[in-house]
Amino acid sequence: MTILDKRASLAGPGSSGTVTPFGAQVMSWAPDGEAPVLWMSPRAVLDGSVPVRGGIPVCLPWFGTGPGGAMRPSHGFARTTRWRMLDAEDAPESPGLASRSFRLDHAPVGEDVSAGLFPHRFHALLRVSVTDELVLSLTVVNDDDHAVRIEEALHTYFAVGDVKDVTIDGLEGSDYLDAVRDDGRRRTQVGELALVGPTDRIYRSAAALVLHDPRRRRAITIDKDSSASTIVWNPWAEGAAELSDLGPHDWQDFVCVEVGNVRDDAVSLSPGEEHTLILILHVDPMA
Ligand SMILES: O=P(O)(O)OC[C@H]1O[C@H](O)[C@H](O)[C@@H](O)[C@@H]1O
Repeated sequence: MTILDKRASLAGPGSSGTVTPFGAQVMSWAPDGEAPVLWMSPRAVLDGSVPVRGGIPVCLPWFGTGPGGAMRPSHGFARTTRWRMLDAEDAPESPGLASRSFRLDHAPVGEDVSAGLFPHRFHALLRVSVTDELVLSLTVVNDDDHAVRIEEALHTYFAVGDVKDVTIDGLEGSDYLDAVRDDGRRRTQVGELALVGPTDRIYRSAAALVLHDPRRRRAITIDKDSSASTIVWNPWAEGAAELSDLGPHDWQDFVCVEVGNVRDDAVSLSPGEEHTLILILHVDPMA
C-alpha cells in the first residue's frame, strides 16, 4: 500500500486536486482544462518512508535544520507524520468535496532535545480548499504553558516549462539570505528574480508573488497572508545529482516558491495563542 491509496479528491467549481493525510500534503492541483500546476517528481517515494518530493509539503515546526542548524529530520516531523483527516464540512448536496481539513497533535516525548525532539505541546490544522483557486490555511496552536517559537513553510513545487525561463515578481527590494553562498550576508533583490544556477534563498518579504512561465504561457499568482518569509529553491543539475528522488533532468521542470515564517521571522506563540498562515494560488493566461 502507498500513501496514494489514502488520498482524498477535491473538486471545486473551477479546479480539482488531491491531498493525502501523510504530511497533510497536497499532491496535485489544477484549474479545469489547465496542465498540472504542482510538480511531482517521477521518482517520488510514496511508501511513507521519506518525504514526498513534490506537491506542497508542510514544513513544521522547524525549517531545514532549524534556527540552530541541528534539528532533524529536515523541515520538521510534520511532513512525515500522518495527520488525522477531519470529517468533511461540505454540504451533503454539493457535487464533490471542495475542502478537507487535517489535524496534527504533538506532545513532547522524553527529554532528549539533542535527538531532534520538539519539547513543546502544540496542535496544527491544515485546511485545503478549492474553487477556481487553491487555498491552504495552516493554523498552529500553542497548547503548552510556556511560549513556543515555530518555523513553518508551505513548500510548493510549481510545474514549469523550463526553470531557466521563468521569472518571479514581487521580491524586488527585499533582503535575502543566500544558502548557496552560505556566507551569512544579507543581500537585496534588484528587479524580478530569474534563476541562473543553484538557488536557495530565504527572503524577508510579506508581498504576494507572480510566477511567469512563458513556455506554458501562464502566470501563477502566489498570494499569502501572515507570512513574512518567501523561500525560492532549485538545486540545478549539481544539487539534483545528490538527491535520489530526482532524475538527472527533473530539476528543469520545477521551481519551489515557499511561503512561511522562518529564521528571524519564526512565529512566537504565548500559551494558548494561535497563528494562521494562508496561501492562495491562482492561474491566469499570460498576457
Ligand atoms: O530535500 P528537502 O529536505 O526536501 O529540502 C529541499 C530544499 O528545501 C528548501 O527549499 C530549503 O531552503 C533547501 O535548503 C532544501 O534543500
